[in-house]
Amino acid sequence: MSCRLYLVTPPRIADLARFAADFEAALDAGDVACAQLRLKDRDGTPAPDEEILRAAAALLPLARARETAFLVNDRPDLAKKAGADGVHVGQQDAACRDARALLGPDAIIGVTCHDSKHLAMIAGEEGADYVAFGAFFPTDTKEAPTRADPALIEWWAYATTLPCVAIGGITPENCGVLARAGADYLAVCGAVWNDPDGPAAAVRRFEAAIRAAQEAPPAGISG
Ligand SMILES: Cc1ncc(COP(=O)(O)OP(=O)(O)O)c(N)n1
Ligand SMILES: Cc1ncsc1CCOP(=O)(O)O
Ligand SMILES: [Mg+2]
Repeated sequence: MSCRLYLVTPPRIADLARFAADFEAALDAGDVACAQLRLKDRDGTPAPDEEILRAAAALLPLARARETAFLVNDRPDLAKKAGADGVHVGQQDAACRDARALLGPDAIIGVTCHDSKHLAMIAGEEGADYVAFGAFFPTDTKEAPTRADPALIEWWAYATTLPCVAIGGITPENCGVLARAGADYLAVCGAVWNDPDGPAAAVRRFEAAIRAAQEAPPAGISG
């Protein structure tokens, strides 16, 4: 059982050079499996394509140098243009099959499945590399349409072999239940970029919390 971090960028990046330094610090602070470029306001308004491509050009090499996969949110076409490792698509975005057709067999494609086993099964059948469930906790980053229960992760991890990502309001304080439930990845945004001690400190706290959760004896066993 191992649970790894998946960083989602802040909704907007005002100063790319400054953010690149924060991004590097976060990646260097621990085991970050994946980074997703997601430039999108809480209400869903996306940044212009040029801004996304400019950010990808600055951040992708930093991720590559650390063997962190770099995905673009929503847009297989921009993922291809940017030379990213893949794309994350939601239920209102491009279909997984179309993203696969555009990006090829080696691309990483993740699909939002909200709180639905059914959507996750379909994503698996369509060739997704991971499914994402959420939101698990209240979040300011997105007007998330569904709340998911950690029991869904537990069921998914027991019943299938397809990796799953948990997302939504995850912090070092509340992530233990998701790591214990069997989430393969914890996708985190606000708790890293808004940490008053900086993103590197946040990543270190997440790592410690994940380790502690995974080392804890299963519920019901004491002594
Ligand atoms: C890892 C991960 N999980 C879920 C989402 C949400 O995708 P979506 O439902 O398409 O919403 P937007 O992020 O596009 O607003 C995600 N981006 N990443
Ligand atoms: C993109 C997304 N999809 C569901 S919740 C969410 C926001 C994740 O950000 P945070 O970790 O700040 O809650
Ligand atoms: Mg989307």
